[in-house]
Amino acid sequence: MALLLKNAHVIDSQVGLNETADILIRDGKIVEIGQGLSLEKGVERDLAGKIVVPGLVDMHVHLREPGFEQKEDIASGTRAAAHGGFTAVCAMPNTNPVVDNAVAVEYVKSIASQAGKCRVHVSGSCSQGLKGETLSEMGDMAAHGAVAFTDDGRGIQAAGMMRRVMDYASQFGRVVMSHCQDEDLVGDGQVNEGVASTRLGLLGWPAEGEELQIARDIALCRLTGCKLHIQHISTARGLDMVRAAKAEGLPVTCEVTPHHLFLTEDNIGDDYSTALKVNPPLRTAADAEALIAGVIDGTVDAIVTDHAPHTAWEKDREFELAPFGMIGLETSLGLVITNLVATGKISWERMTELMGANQRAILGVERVALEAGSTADLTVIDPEAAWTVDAADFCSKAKNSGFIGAQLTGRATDVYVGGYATMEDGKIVE
Ligand SMILES: NC(=O)N[C@@H](CC(=O)O)C(=O)O
Ligand SMILES: [Zn+2]
Ligand SMILES: [Zn+2]
Repeated sequence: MALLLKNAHVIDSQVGLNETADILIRDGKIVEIGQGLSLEKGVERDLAGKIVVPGLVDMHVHLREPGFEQKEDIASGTRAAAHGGFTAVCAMPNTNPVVDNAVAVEYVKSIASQAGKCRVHVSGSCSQGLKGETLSEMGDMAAHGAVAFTDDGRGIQAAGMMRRVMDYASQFGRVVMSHCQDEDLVGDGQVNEGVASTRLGLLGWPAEGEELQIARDIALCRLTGCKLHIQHISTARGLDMVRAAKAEGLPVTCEVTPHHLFLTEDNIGDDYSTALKVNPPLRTAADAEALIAGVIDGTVDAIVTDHAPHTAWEKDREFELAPFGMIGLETSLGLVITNLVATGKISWERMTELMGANQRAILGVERVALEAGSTADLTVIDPEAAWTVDAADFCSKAKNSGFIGAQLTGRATDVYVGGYATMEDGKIVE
């Protein structure tokens, strides 16, 4: 199958591209990028006015299958991913059963290959059942394609256990992705400790509950040499620690979510909206500002959604009883374009790094670039499209977004995975 994308504005910092060009694709690969290309037989599309970038990646997504299909499943979660412009996601292992062995890895891979609308990289847990006690079958999972290890949803409480996790993962060259949360300190914390917890009369989830584990894990990175990735970083001081670790030359990376960048504890109002209950909690405006500064100066490696779908009935409860998490796949790109690119805070090139190239490098998966020979995973963006976030438009089963009603400019219109369209003109291809 041959496909010719004409007159696109191609942007990819990996190969120094930022110009109008045509892209010729054959058998799932980019054959040529250049001016005035033509095609004898095949499909031709005119993308004048659109931007084409290497396919976007979201390395922190909860697809909920197996076990929590009432919230999301691999079919619906990957449709949401394609709808948001992503060509690949990394699935978190906090399913039921937990992905802590090779059979579970193979299960997710096989459902994804049948039902998936994007690539699904699988992460395995660090500990059996996410209990933080016994190592998971990391070697077996790595052999079956697990790209990373994480106990996401929980912090690993014992430093000695975390050390063993990192010693072990490094033998397989895999990154350990850390959800930093000291349970003894955080307890039943609901919202950021300080002004928000006082104003709302809810138990506080202190910044230190996250920062203690960031500090500890950086120390363990120094001790073990294992690649460390800090998940959903949310505080200014936590980010400073990552900045210092990088300056020291340690193999430490980190990610932020759109909700920690563009929402703060001040957004939780008198309605106690449970859509804004996330883990780690929304922090202060100063923290959000520091995270944006980190996105700009390169301390932040990746923007991920931590897409955490929950049913309406689970979220429609008292704040203390509702589960933590918000969805994000279908709003992330629009939020980033509107708040960071259109405002001139970051370039389009930097966006492609934060939402693509850097994430592939952290996960150690195949590079995708706008160059001949690369796999044709591409995201097509209409930078001018003005739209309002409406839950009725979501492909996700869940509606627990903190951005309903937001007015955004810019969204993905078409997505190609291995040269095949998974979304065309904003519609999922069946
Ligand atoms: N982030 C969340 O608030 N929730 C996540 C767990 C996690 O990412 O820690 C979930 O699985 O629902
Ligand atoms: Zn987490
Ligand atoms: Zn998560």
